[in-house]
Amino acid sequence: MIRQSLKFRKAITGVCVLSLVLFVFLILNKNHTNEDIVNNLNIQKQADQRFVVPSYEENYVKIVKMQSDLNNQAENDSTKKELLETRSHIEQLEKKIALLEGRIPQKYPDVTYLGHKERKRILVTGGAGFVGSHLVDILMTQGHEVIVVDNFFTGRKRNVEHWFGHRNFEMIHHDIVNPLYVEADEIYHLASPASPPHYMQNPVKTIKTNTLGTINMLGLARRVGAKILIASTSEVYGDPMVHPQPESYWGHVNPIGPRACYDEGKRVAETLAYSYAKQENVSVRVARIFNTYGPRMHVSDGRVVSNFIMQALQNLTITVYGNGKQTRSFCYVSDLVDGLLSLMQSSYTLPVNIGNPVEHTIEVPGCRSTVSTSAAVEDDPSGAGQNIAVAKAHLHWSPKVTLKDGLQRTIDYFKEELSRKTFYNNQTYMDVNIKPHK
Ligand SMILES: O=c1ccn([C@@H]2O[C@H](COP(=O)(O)OP(=O)(O)O[C@H]3OC[C@@H](O)[C@H](O)[C@H]3O)[C@@H](O)[C@H]2O)c(=O)[nH]1
Repeated sequence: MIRQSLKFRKAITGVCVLSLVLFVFLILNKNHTNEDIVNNLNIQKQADQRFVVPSYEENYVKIVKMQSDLNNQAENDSTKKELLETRSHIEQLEKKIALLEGRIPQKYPDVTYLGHKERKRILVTGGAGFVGSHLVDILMTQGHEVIVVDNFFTGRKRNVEHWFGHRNFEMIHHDIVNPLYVEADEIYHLASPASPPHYMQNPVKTIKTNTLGTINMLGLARRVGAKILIASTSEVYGDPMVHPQPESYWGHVNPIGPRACYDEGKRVAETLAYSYAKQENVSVRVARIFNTYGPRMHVSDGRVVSNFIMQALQNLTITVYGNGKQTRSFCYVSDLVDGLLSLMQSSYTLPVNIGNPVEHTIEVPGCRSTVSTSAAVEDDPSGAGQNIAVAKAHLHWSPKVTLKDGLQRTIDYFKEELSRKTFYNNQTYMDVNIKPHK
C-alpha cells in the first residue's frame, strides 16, 4: 500500500515537471512568434508604403505641381534669355552714348563773355561752309550769339561741330531760297556754292540762291533792322579787261556763258543790296571776295589750290587748265575773315575788294609731279588780281599770311583729311585752333 502511494506520488511529480517544462516552452515560443509578427507587419507596412497606389486627388495635385515646376523652369529660361538680350542691348546703347558723348565737346574753345548790351545775335548763312565756318569761329570766340543757316550742299556739319551744344550757338538746316524768320542784329550772307564745278553743276539753283536767297536775306534784314554783309565775288568782273581790278571797274561778263549763273547771280545780288539800301534803308556791306584757300576746303572742292594739293599728295597728275598763263591772287582764309569782320564794322557801304593782291600764274614750273595741260575752260578769266586800295584806306585791312605759310597749313590739313580712315577717327574739335582776333 505504501509502495503504491509512493509510485503514485512519483507519477504525479513527473507529470507536474513535464507540464512545467511544456508551459515554459510554450511561453518562450509564444514571445518569439509575437516579435516575428511585429517585424513582419513592419516589413509589410513598408512594402505597402512603397507600392501604395495613389488616389486620383493625389495624382492631380502632383501633376499640377509638375506643370508649375515646368512653367517656372520655362519662365526662368525665357527671363534669362530676355536678360541676356537686354544686357547686350544696354551694351550697344552704352557704346552709342559713349560715341555721342565723344562728339559733344566737353570743353569749347575759349569764348569771351559779353554783356547783353555788347553781345549781338549774328546770322551767318552758309555758316557750315569753308569760309563761313571760320567766320563763325571768330564771332563765337568774340562772345556773340551765332545762328548758322546752311543747306549743306557744300557746307558740312563737321566744320562747326566743335560748337554744338554751346549756349551761344544755334544751327538751322535751311535753304535760304525759302524765307527765314529769325531775329538778328547782323547778317553775314555767304550762302552759295563758290567753286566753279559746284556752282556750274546746278546753274538754276545757283541763280536762285543768289537772287531769291539774297532777296529773302535782305527782306529779313529790313524786317528786323539788321545790318547785312553780302558776299560777292571777283567774278562780277568776269574776264576783266582791266588789271588789277578796282571796285569802280564794271566788269566784262558773258551773260549766257557757263559761269553766268554765278557771275550774274552775284551781280544781281549786289544790285539787290543797293536797291534795298536805297528803297528800304537797309544797311548793307558788299565784299568782293577773290580766290581764297585754307583748311576746311572740301577735298573735292575743285578749285585750283585744293586740286593741286590733293593731286600732289596722291601722286596724281597735276591738271593745269589751258596754258597756265592765267593769273590769280590767293588769300588765306583767316585774312579774308578779318576783312569781312572789318567791313561789317566799318561805315563804308560801297563794294570792297577783299583778297591778296599778289598775282601768280597757274602754271607749275619745276613741279616734280606729272603735269597735264588741257584746253582752257570756257570763259575762264585770264587774270584776277585786285586793287585793295579801298580796303586799306577804309577798313585798314590788308592780308598778312604769306602764300608759303598758308599753303603749308592747307597742305597739313589735306594730309590729315587723306589720313582719315573712318568717319569718327578724326575727332580734333577738342583742340580746334582758333586764331584770336585782334
Ligand atoms: O585743277 C585745276 C583747277 C583750276 N585751274 C585753273 O586755276 C584758275 C583758278 O581757278 P579756280 O577754280 O580756283 O577759281 P576761279 O578763279 O576760276 O574762281 C574763283 O574765283 C573767285 C571766287 O570768288 C570764286 O568763288 C571762284 O569761283 C583757273 O584759271 C582755272 O582754270 C586749273 O588749272 N586746274
